[in-house]
Amino acid sequence: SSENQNKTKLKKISQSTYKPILNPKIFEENFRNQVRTAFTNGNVKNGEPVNHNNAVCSSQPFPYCIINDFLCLPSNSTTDTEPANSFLLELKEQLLKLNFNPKSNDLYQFAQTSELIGKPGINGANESSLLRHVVTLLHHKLLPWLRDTTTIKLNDDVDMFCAQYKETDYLLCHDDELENRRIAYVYYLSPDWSINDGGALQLFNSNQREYNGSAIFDPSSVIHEIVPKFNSLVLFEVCPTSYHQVAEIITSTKTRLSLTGWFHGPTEPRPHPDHQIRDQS
Ligand SMILES: O=C(O)CCC(=O)C(=O)O
Ligand SMILES: [Fe+2]
Repeated sequence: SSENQNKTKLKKISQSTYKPILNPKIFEENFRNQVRTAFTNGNVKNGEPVNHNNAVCSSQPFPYCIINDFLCLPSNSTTDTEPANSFLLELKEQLLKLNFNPKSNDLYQFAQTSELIGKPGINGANESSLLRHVVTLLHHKLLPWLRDTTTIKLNDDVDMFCAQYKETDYLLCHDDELENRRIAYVYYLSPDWSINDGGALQLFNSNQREYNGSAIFDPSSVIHEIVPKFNSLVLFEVCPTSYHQVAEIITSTKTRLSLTGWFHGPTEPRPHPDHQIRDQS
């Protein structure tokens, strides 16, 4: 039966040879140094994005980094790593079976699951064996890499949502600032996404002003656009200037699918005079 075939396929994919790992390129010292500079010194080549081995990082307009081919299959040769496409396409199918809640108001319109980590039995990573593997990679490989590379203090809390954006969906400008969120991640799972499909992750410049004696920042204009490329991971520091948005989806034939969430750690209380905080429930 097709159900049996499905089971056989899943079993095969979940054997160790088929399980993807983080792209080994991110562990190269050169790349780590670029990311560290972008996240700590606040200036990489005067803010020009630095390209290194299929990854881009910059401190402008705020510290961020894009890792293309984020997951790949381990291979015998250290220079040649295959993309983990069959795993990722199967993961995508498992994610699409989760329960998505439509979310909409004047700031956004898209659909999202409930929190996927740490709530077994509700919706969670438990429902997808492949997602469980990805969550393990985030906890055991990416989190230590982030601690080491960015020097940002992070605790063990990672949360995750799966989001779907279809034609006309969008998420307007916001900064992600909520207590304890330190680094945002977005992992894209829509094959063949192009700039013409809409849905770019747009990063804003900001202007500083005084408010009750402290400096606060307002978004001004989009200065960088990130195409949500299949199997790419975007990381950025959540900070008073981390203004970003998801441009409206233009394509009627594709769904923009992503796994998104935050690495947590201690944050300073900050003034928030007129920012609306989006509820994540
Ligand atoms: O999907 C993206 O590119 C960004 C999503 C985002 O900013 C959020 O969910 O807070
Ligand atoms: Fe965001």
